[in-house]
Amino acid sequence: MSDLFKDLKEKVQQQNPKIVFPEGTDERILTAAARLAEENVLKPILVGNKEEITSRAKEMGVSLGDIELIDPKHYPEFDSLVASFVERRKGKATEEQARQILLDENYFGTMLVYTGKAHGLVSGAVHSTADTVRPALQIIKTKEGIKKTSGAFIIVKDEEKYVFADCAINIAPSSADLAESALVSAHTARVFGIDPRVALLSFSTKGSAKSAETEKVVEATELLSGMNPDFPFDGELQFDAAFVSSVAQKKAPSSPLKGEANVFIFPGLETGNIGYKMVQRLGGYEAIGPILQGLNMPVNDLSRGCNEEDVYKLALITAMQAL
Ligand SMILES: CC(C)(COP(=O)(O)OP(=O)(O)OC[C@H]1O[C@@H](n2cnc3c(N)ncnc32)[C@H](O)[C@@H]1OP(=O)(O)O)[C@@H](O)C(=O)NCCC(=O)NCCS
Ligand SMILES: CC(=O)OP(=O)(O)O
Repeated sequence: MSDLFKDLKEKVQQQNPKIVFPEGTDERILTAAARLAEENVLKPILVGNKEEITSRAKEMGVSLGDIELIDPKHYPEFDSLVASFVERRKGKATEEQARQILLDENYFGTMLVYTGKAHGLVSGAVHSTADTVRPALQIIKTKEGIKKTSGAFIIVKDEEKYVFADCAINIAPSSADLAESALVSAHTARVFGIDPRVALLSFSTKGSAKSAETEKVVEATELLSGMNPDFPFDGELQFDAAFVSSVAQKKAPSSPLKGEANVFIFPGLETGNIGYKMVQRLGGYEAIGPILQGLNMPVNDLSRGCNEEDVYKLALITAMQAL
């Protein structure tokens, strides 16, 4: 395990927060949760049918120890969760609708976080991103001053670390969305010990092509500049001009990044999602996330292609966000 996750583990262990896993019967979730509990790193809560969870764990030879299991159908405080949900949705759901909605494990788990019964949530090993994050967008919502949440990945190989965003949420971000995402991603980078150098990516470097797409990134860079960020940034840049010094010298000689960017803001979800998966699957980097940036409480998504180690590490990150 890299120093990043060793440090995270030490920090989290001291507080032992409660993290809810709505996909309690999934093999990868069960194994990671059992490991986190056994190592006393955090207290997992597994959501689902208790018999199904225990028999699945038995089949896999996983010991659940004293891990808390909650079945929404038999949760003694279900009525109180329903009332809180109706209140939070302010006229957007009736009590009858809320009773139905909260049987969905992601809505249920998110309400456990919202009502303080858990400190964070990790889901998405089975569910699509849309189904995983929608409850958080509706219930947890973004922090004051942040308009849109975005999904960042921590890209790691040995001691090399980068932040990629948005790879998960906003399908066609505006220039304002990109500027906000750049600012928030720089903050995320600092949390993970990265001194941010932020590149707003495009298929064009400094006007080498001109189109509505490139203009959007130019505008985003100007908007970011107007926010007076306290880190170096530049755009619009192709990935090589942002990452390879010799290419930066040719394509963007006056770029403050000098080809040494470590936070990469993608111009849209197509590039962001495809890009991170290529780096992960072709480049052999670990991609942990998507970490939902800018929410009031930690709720994080997984890729359905995740493995047990990804679940373990995203849970550590979630627990750290809850401290
Ligand atoms: C994120 C996503 C699910 C939201 O879509 P949606 O549910 O149709 O969103 P809606 O426009 O109906 O909004 C639902 C709620 O979420 C909020 N919301 C939507 N996008 C948001 C964002 N980026 N940040 C914060 N809140 C957001 C809305 O304000 C709304 O809140 P309200 O109900 O309290 O008014 C959608 O943009 C999506 O599918 N994104 C791509 C996900 C994906 O497949 N990624 C690739 C794999 S990682
Ligand atoms: C993050 C992501 O791409 O999720 P999935 O692979 O589940 O669509």
